[in-house]
Amino acid sequence: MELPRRTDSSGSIRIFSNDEISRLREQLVQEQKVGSVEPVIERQDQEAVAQDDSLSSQETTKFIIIDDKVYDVTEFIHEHPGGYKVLSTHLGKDATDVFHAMHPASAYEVLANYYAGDLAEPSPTSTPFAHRVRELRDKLDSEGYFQSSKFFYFYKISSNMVLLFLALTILWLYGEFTAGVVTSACITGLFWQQCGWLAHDFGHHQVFQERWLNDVVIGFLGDFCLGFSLSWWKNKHNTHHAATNIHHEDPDIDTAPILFWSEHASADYFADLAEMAPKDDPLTVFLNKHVATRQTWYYWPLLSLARLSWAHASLTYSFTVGSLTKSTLVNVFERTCLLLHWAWYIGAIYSFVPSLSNQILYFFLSQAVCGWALAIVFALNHNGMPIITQEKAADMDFYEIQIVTGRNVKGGLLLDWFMGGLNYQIEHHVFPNMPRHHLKKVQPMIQALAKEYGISYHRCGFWQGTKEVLTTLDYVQKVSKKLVDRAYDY
Ligand code: HEM
Repeated sequence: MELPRRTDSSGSIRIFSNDEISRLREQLVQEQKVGSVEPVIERQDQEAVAQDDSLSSQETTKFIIIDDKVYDVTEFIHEHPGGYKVLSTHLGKDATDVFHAMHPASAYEVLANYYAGDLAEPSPTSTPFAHRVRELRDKLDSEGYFQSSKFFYFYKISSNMVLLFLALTILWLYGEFTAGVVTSACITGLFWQQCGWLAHDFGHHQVFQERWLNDVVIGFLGDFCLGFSLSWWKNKHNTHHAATNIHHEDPDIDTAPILFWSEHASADYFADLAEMAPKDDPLTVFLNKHVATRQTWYYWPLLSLARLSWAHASLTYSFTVGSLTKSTLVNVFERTCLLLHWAWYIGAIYSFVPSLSNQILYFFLSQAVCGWALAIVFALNHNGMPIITQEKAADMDFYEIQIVTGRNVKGGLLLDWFMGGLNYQIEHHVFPNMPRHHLKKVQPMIQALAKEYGISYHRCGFWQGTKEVLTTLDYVQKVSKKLVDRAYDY
């Protein structure tokens, strides 16, 4: 799509030289290093910026590049309907493909308001490979690959609701027997997991063109049925998509000190330990020496707590931060759906399960099954795949990052169901708003393109993928152990 341009009063278009882009970028890097919320601008830079009224002179210029045009988002970033966090992953960078991947046509009109000028030279991350993926995207779009089958989603939602009906009926009829409680808890856990995958598709606007319609369905499936906040999820998950497996940027791998997914994460955490060690209290010493260096031991039990932790984060986010769009209506809708979730869930346990021990069993087992079922899939999607430093990511195009950091999982219909279509993780990341029922057909096209350009494309079985995840945890815990030993035994 040809993006509209604005000119200044003399009718000329501002051209940004490489030096100017580097200078603006350096300011942004400095601001991020200081971690300042308030802008950091050197006096001479302020003057330089003030001379140009097409760029904001109030604070460090926050800009992004799309299709070789520069956009000043200094003020807009606080109003961005997708939230501050996701946009901040691309400040000072080329955001062409991530922008095209995540926005409907209406966003292009908004974009025009922030046009500041053109690049003097084409962006280096607009590689021949990126051009080929863009061509493929346009072709698939014209062939209807971005249109969803409403029948497919109707079938998926209704068949999933049957699971809830089954779980509650079993609890109602056999809630006094432990076997009934166990069966019902397992089905509830799987029902939630499937709600998660469905809410995910609506969250990426795969199903409807209208954002509000997708949001209403997420309110039902995500907030009411599953207990996860749509705004919390979008903020975290969209940032993960924008900066997949990028160290310091992707929230999904930012799990230290509970789990370390790379030597970078381990080094960040343990590198300063040598200076701090003498001052450490006995509990910290114990945790560092005996817990953080044994992550493979507690990995599986830990996953059972994942759902509880995300449900807690959802409530906290919704009731403190609130809706991404800052809309009061969305806030009320979301908070009501979340509270109703806990009402029906606790109400069902209380009404159908007479004994306290079985009530506790149902609660923890349903939480654990859902935690495992979600987290196993998340781990297969990206863990144990390359983690990229910010410096390296700056030289890679968006599509290349999406391909090298994702893992596709081979399998049949059961796996498709269990993984909610995320077994085509790579294709999902290249085209996040493509409905999941098209991904299987697109998979060989992306694989062939990756092969043509020598880009690593990984596809393996379920057990092989799980083994790779565990091997990575093991490798990183050995790195952690070396750093910890060095700190305490010197
Ligand atoms: C000047 C630049 C940008 C403009 C004008 C802009 C504009 C918008 C608009 C209008 C929407 C709402 C779309 C809708 O109603 O469905 C939106 C949503 C979104 N934007 Fe941007 N955007 C910009 C940059 C970015 C960048 C660089 C990223 C990613 C790195 C991003 C990620 C998102 C995401 C993930 C959403 C969806 C949020 C949701 O589903 O609730 N945006 N943006």
